[in-house]
Amino acid sequence: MLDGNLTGLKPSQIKALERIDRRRIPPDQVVTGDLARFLTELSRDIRRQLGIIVDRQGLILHVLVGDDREILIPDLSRFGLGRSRLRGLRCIHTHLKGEALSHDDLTDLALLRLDLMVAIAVGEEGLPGRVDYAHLLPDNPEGKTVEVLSASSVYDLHLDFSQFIDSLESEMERRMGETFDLSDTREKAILISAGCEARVELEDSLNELAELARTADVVVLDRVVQRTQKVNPRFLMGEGKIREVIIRALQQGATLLIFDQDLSPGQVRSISEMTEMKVIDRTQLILDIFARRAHTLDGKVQVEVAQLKYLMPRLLGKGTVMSRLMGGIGGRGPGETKLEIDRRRIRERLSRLEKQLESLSRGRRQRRQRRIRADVPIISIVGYTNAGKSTLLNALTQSTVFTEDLLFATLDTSTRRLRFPQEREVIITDTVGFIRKLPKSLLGAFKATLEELEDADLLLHVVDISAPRFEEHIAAVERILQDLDLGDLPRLLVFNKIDRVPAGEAAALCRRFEAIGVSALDRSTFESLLEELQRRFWPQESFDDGPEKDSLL
Ligand SMILES: Nc1nc2c(ncn2[C@@H]2O[C@H](COP(=O)(O)OP(=O)(O)OP(=O)(O)O)[C@@H](O)[C@H]2O)c(=O)[nH]1
Ligand SMILES: [Mg+2]
Repeated sequence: MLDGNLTGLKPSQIKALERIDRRRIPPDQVVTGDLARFLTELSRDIRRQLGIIVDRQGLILHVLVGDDREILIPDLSRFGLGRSRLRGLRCIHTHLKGEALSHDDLTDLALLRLDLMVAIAVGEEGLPGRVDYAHLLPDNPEGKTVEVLSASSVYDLHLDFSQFIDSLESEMERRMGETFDLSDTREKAILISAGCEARVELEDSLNELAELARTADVVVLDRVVQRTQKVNPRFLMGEGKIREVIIRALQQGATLLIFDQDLSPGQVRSISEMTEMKVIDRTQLILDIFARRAHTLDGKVQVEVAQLKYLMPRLLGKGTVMSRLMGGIGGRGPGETKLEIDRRRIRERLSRLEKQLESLSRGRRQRRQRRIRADVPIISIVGYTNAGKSTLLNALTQSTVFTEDLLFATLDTSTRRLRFPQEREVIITDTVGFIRKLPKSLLGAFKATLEELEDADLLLHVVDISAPRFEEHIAAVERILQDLDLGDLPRLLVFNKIDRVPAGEAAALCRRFEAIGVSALDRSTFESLLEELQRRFWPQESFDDGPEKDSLL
C-alpha cells in the first residue's frame, strides 16, 4: 500500500515504489542492504523521505512517501497491540541530510508502540549511510521510555532482529507482571487530574476517583497530577505533557485513561486522536457504575437516558470516537440494551425512553399519593455515597437492602416501615448516594427517583464521620439538596460509623454539629436517634419512660 504525497513523481518512480512490497526481509534482519540501497537511491532521486512499515515476518505492509523533512505514518490501529503492548511493526525510513532521529520520530515510536524506528541516511550518490535506530524500553524506575542507538552503516547493523524483539518483549512483560497479573483481563487505568486548584485538593478528588475506579472493577496502575496555570482548551493540559502521560501509560501497560475533570467532547476527541487507549472522564466512570448497578426498570431507563445524553454530543459523523467510547468501561449499556451507534436511532431511542420514564413516574406519583393520604410521616435518608445509608435503613427496619463497601451500592429508592410504640409508624426511604462534582446530567437523570424526596417530612442526612473529609461530604450533599430545591426541608444530621472513631471525639463532633451519633452496625446505639424522631413527629406527647426498647429494636 502506497501512502503519501505522490505529486510530481514520474510514472516509473511510482511503479518502482509500488513494487517495493514484493520484497521481503528475512525475520532475523532489520533491513537488507539491498532494500536499504533501493530506498536511499530512490529517495535521493525524488528528494523526499521514503519509508516502509514492516511486520515481524519481514513483510512490507506500507510504503510511505514524505517530503524532505518528514514522513507521515498512516493509521495502524487495525494491527492492535500485543501483550507487551508492542505493535509488531517497525518503521524504516530515509533521512536526506543525515540528520539524527527527530523528536517526531521518537514520539511516533512511543505513541504507536512500534518495534523499532529506523532512519537510514542518504549518503553520496544515494548510497545508504549511517543508521540510527531506536526502540522502546520496558517500564523502569527512571521512567525512561526510549533507547537510541546507531550503526555506521546497514552492513554494520549486526542485530538479530527476531531474537532482539523476543527478549525485549519478555522483559516488558516481566516488568508489567510486577505491577499486575498479566492474565487479568480487567481494564488497567491511569488516573489523571489537571487543574488550577491546590495540589491537596486535586489529590483528594483523585483519591475519590480511585474509589470510583475500584467500584467499576478497574485496576489502577498509576496517577498523574498536573497543576496548571490555565486549563488547556484542547488537551486539558499542555500538548507535550499529555503526550508524555500517554507514552508512560502505554509503557506501564494501561488500556484506559480516566480524567478526574470532565472533558469536553472536543477534548475527548483530541486526546483520543493520540492514542487508541480509551479516554473517559469522571462522569463517564460514574455512568458506568450506575449502569452496572441499576437493577429496577426505573433505574435502568434513567441510566440509559443519562448515557445517551452524554454520548450524543461526543459522536463523530462516522462513529469512530463512538466505538472507542463504547467497548467495556464507559460503554456498558444497562441490562440487555445495547447502545446504538447511529445518531438518529439514538435520538429515537431517547424519546422512547423519556416517554417510558414519564409513565414510570406517573405510577410512582400515584403510589406516593396513597402514602401521603395514609398520613404516615415520611423520612428520607440522604447522604454521601458509602456513608452507610442502606445499612442504617436495614438496621432501623430490620430489612435487607443491598449494602456494600463500594460507591453507589444503591441506585433505586427503597421504602420501608419503621414502627414506634403505640401503633405509630413512619416510612423511611433510602436514596442514591451523592458525590462531589455529581454531574448535572446525572442529577437530572435521577430527578425522577429523587422526586420522592419532595414528599419527605424529614431528611436524615447520614454522614460517615470516619471519612477524613466528612465536612466536605456534608457540604457537597447540602449543595446538591439546594440544587434539587430541597434546601428548605427539615433535616437531621446523623453521624454514622462512630465505632470507627474514638468515643470522646465522636461525642465532641456530634455536639459541634448538633448531630446524633450512631453506628448502623450496632442497634444498641440507636436510642437517641429514635427518641429524637419521636420528639420531632409527635412532640405533644411525652415519652417519659423513653421508647420501649424491646418493641423498638
Ligand atoms: N464500621 C462501620 N461500617 C459501617 C457502618 N455503617 C455502614 N458501614 C459500612 O459502610 C459500607 C457502606 O454502607 P452502605 O449502607 O452500602 O452505604 P450507602 O450510604 O448506602 O452507600 P451507597 O448506596 O453506595 O451510596 C458498608 O461496607 C457497610 O458495612 C458503621 O456504623 N460502622
Ligand atoms: Mg446504599
